Amino acid sequence: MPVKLAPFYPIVPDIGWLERIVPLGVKLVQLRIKDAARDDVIDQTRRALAVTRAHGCQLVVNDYWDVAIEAGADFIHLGQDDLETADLAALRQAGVRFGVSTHDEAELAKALSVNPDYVALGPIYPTKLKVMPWAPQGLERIKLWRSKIGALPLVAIGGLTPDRADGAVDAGANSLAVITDFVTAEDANARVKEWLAWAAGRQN
Ligand SMILES: Cc1ncc(COP(=O)(O)OP(=O)(O)O)c(N)n1
Ligand SMILES: Cc1nc(C(=O)O)sc1CCOP(=O)(O)O
Ligand SMILES: [Mg+2]
Repeated sequence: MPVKLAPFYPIVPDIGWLERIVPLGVKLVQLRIKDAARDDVIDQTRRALAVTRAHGCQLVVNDYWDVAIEAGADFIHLGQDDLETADLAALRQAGVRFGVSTHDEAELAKALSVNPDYVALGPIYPTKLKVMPWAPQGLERIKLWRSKIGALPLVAIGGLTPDRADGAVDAGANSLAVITDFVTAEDANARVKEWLAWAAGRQN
């Protein structure tokens, strides 16, 4: 039975952001810490688990698969590089589900070969967050991915905004992963609430 993902999937760079937005009603959140000492990652992840548990929100840890197991997170998000080092059997044994990034058909084949709990496709639109070698995929690629992965949950990521949200879901995405749109908003809480109102109308 495929997992059900909330339509709005915010990604935050640290525990401060997570503690700020989860109480607003977020039901699925990724903690994506870059450039921090391991002890700090462990500490932030433990705190993230406490906050998400208190608010009925699922926690996705990015990259640090062993920290996800140790903390008891719901999911780990793995890029194609992360797949080389993560112990997938240990994740399964611990009940930590995993999602895998894909950007082209070879990566999709690799992802499907490890039976992920979701597949992410990006960047759908241009993103300012990180330099990527892939051109924006566009909505047609979401449709193609949907036709290739059957009922497996599909996460769309990259340059998503509330204006673009219906298009991505109508094309076949189950959940939209978002960073820049709300992190750089003049009123980030208001923007997250706007996304949550949209998600309430798109609950799948
Ligand atoms: C939902 C989601 N999709 C894609 C990514 C990107 O993962 P990755 O390619 O491993 O890159 P980093 O985020 O680790 O820089 C993601 N984190 N989440
Ligand atoms: C971290 C990341 N990974 C991507 C991928 O395509 O794998 S796109 C991306 C950045 C997405 O963030 P924003 O909402 O800020 O554009
Ligand atoms: Mg990664």
